Amino acid sequence: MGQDASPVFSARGLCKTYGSGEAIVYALRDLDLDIWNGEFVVLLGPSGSGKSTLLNILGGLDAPTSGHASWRDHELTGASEAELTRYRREHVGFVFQFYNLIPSLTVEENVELVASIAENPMKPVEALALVGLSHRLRHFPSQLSGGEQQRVAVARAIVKRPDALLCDEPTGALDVETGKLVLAALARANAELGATTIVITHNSAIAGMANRVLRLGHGRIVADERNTTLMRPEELSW
Ligand SMILES: Nc1ncnc2c1ncn2[C@@H]1O[C@H](COP(=O)(O)OP(=O)(O)OP(=O)(O)O)[C@@H](O)[C@H]1O
Repeated sequence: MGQDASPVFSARGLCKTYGSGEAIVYALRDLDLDIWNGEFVVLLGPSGSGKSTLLNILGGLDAPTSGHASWRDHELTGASEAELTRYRREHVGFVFQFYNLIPSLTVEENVELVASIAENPMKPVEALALVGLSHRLRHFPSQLSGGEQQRVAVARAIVKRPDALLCDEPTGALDVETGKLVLAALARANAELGATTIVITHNSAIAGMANRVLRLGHGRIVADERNTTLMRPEELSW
């Protein structure tokens, strides 16, 4: 893991509220955070604690109500829609709980779609090899298991060689063994591409494979811990 002098993601006084007056909901409350290059961060916390809101702001999908968030020397807060679109396209790979593959395209074509608009992509077959799916290139999503479809989604996220890989409940819909294969694909992308990786999960067992574990509670970071020994995804149990 690299430790540059400055963080890749930085947040200061981040607040996100919905509604107003007595009905106001605080999704994030005055949150400060630094994430360093190449880290594999697991973000834990109860439902409603602000995990997705934080990830979406760091990924340029959402804007805070107040405070600042930046990626390297790019201020994300206050950036125009066009700037955020470019930031997402050039620098960020997303993986969500549901895979959102295009059913009428093959596995390879789904990944090619993103490669075709990226600046310096790897070949789709390389990305699919990284997630262990070299043998399913010509299949359609409906011919794959949920875990295989999620690994296609990981390949689609990494084919552009993103600087950051942001994952919201990537194993939420999967059984244990399949979930571990997806986690192994994420760990490999983090190690081999150096993509700074943030994974939201409700499953605290996954924290064992992270360099760093952040816990959110009521819109704040309530614990920030580093693991000295890392478990491999296949060693995790839940
Ligand atoms: N569009 C919205 N309108 C109103 N309230 C919202 C909206 N989006 C999020 N919230 C509220 O903000 C808070 C934080 O939501 P967020 O989705 O970030 O939590 P989370 O920790 O990711 O939850 P979960 O684990 O259930 O996905 C919650 O109380 C949620 O109800």
